[in-house]
Amino acid sequence: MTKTIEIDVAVIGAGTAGLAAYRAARMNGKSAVVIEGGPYGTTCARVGCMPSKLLIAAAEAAHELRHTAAFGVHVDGQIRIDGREVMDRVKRERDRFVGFVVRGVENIPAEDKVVGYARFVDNTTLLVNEDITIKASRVVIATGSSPAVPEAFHVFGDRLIVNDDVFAWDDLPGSVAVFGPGVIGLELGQALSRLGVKVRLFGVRGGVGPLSDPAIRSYAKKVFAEEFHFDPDAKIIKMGREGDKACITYVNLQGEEVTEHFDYVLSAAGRTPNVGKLGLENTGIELNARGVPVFDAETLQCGTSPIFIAGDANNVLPLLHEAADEGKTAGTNAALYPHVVPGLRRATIGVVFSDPQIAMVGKRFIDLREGSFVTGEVSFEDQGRSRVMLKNKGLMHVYADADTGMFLGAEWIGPRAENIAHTLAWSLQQGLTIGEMLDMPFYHPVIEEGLRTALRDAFAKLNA
Ligand SMILES: Cc1cc2nc3c(=O)[nH]c(=O)nc-3n(C[C@H](O)[C@H](O)[C@H](O)COP(=O)(O)OP(=O)(O)OC[C@H]3O[C@@H](n4cnc5c(N)ncnc54)[C@H](O)[C@@H]3O)c2cc1C
Ligand SMILES: NC(=O)c1ccc[n+]([C@@H]2O[C@H](COP(=O)([O-])OP(=O)(O)OC[C@H]3O[C@@H](n4cnc5c(N)ncnc54)[C@H](O)[C@@H]3O)[C@@H](O)[C@H]2O)c1
Repeated sequence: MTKTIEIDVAVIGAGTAGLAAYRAARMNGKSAVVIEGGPYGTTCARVGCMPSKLLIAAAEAAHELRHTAAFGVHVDGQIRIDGREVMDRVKRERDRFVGFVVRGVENIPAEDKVVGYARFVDNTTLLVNEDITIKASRVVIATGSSPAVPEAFHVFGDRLIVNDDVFAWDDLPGSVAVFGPGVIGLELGQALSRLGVKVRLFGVRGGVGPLSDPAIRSYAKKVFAEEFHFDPDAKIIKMGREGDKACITYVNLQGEEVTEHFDYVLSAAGRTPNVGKLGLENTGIELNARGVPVFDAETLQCGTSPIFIAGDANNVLPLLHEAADEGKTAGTNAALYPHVVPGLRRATIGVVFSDPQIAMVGKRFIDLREGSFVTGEVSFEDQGRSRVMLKNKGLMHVYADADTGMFLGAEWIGPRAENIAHTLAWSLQQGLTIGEMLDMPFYHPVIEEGLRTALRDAFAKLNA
């Protein structure tokens, strides 16, 4: 039997963006439903931000234990990593975080929740699971993204996995080949290696995380390659399956051809927005070359239509806090439609939870026009506090507008980058110049004194 629901706002996807959109629509006095096809709990809590950071925390504990001798502190006896206990904590704590989200969903009235996969019949009509028709005067697309798995990797059969599968493990495997030295590959690859898993990390075209500054990228490549097999420009000769193992022949960093067997191959080669099966061809909205709706970055409206798109689905800034902000903007504008307003856009910030951490704030090097900016630099190798703590690996570039002295952005790898990134993002959002940033306090001895060195270098170049 088919059912029809008439509603002001329909939100597709109960992830971070979708839940924020639903709440914003309700707050603005509209009736709304949120449609979810998969499990409740959000990508971030179930298979993203939180379980990955839990795995990294275990890896950091193991790494710290192995590196105490330089301080004269010796761990006598064996360091034993119990893979089952590691995964048990990852999953237990992950389930706790998921539980918070699920409880939030339980508080949404039953009549506002629709279970099933939605697709467009036209701009304002959705069909869910072929048996529920939703007539909504406005729609928010908040369908998230999924791992993009290159076709060639399917030769590995059931040895091929994505991030979701890692967080379902009961025990750590013996070996994993990771394809993709982006954010996910770096975080998970390094963590698994530190937990005693044999890891080989292969990339294409030399990319390292999100870095676009060639000097920082090559420093980062050197640092990671010192720790485990890390080749962002790998030469893979053969990929296949032998028995229950994946088999890969590649050229190692010494130029030798080697063949190795792996328990798993983790594809971390990027993510694709979940828009392909939405029936967008039935709407009047314009799509870009990748099939993603063309939308206004400030209002999240698709053209002049009553359709809005938020979070990973729009493929611009696939990060948790951006999904939450965008969801709120999209839900608010769906409620206000046709009188849409710009939503909050914060200074851009990105952090990779590798060790050393990688961070990006504001404009990326690749987005800057040659001759229009100066670069301030600091190496963390001789930076006081970093050396004290033996965390003295890192290189930072800060960019400043050559005419106005305004801080534009930064890319770096180094200790406690997650904290420094916030200082820089807040400075950027306040529109500070390099001189104004140098007028701020720097305690002694802290890692931020390294940032001050980079800012002073930029200041000197601005005034040369
Ligand atoms: C391993 C990993 C680590 C990460 N770490 C971080 C981090 O440390 N920090 C950070 O900021 N970000 C991190 N991210 C990114 C972050 O998780 C995402 O940016 C964020 O979760 C996106 O939220 P969303 O609401 O857009 O999508 P989601 O939370 O994925 O929600 C989309 C929902 O839509 C549903 N859906 C899809 N299609 C339909 C349909 N047709 N009908 C009904 N429902 C549908 C899906 O089932 C899903 O529940 C990480 C991501 C991964 C994968
Ligand atoms: N700490 C965080 O905030 C965090 C953590 C994880 C994920 N995320 C989000 O998730 C998004 C997706 O992460 P991701 O790591 O999947 O994507 P990504 O775009 O960061 O990295 C993909 C990498 O795979 C490489 N690649 C592509 N095809 C390949 C192939 N055939 N063989 C080998 N390498 C190949 C690319 O060159 C790139 O280096 C990120 O952009 C980020 O926004 C954020």
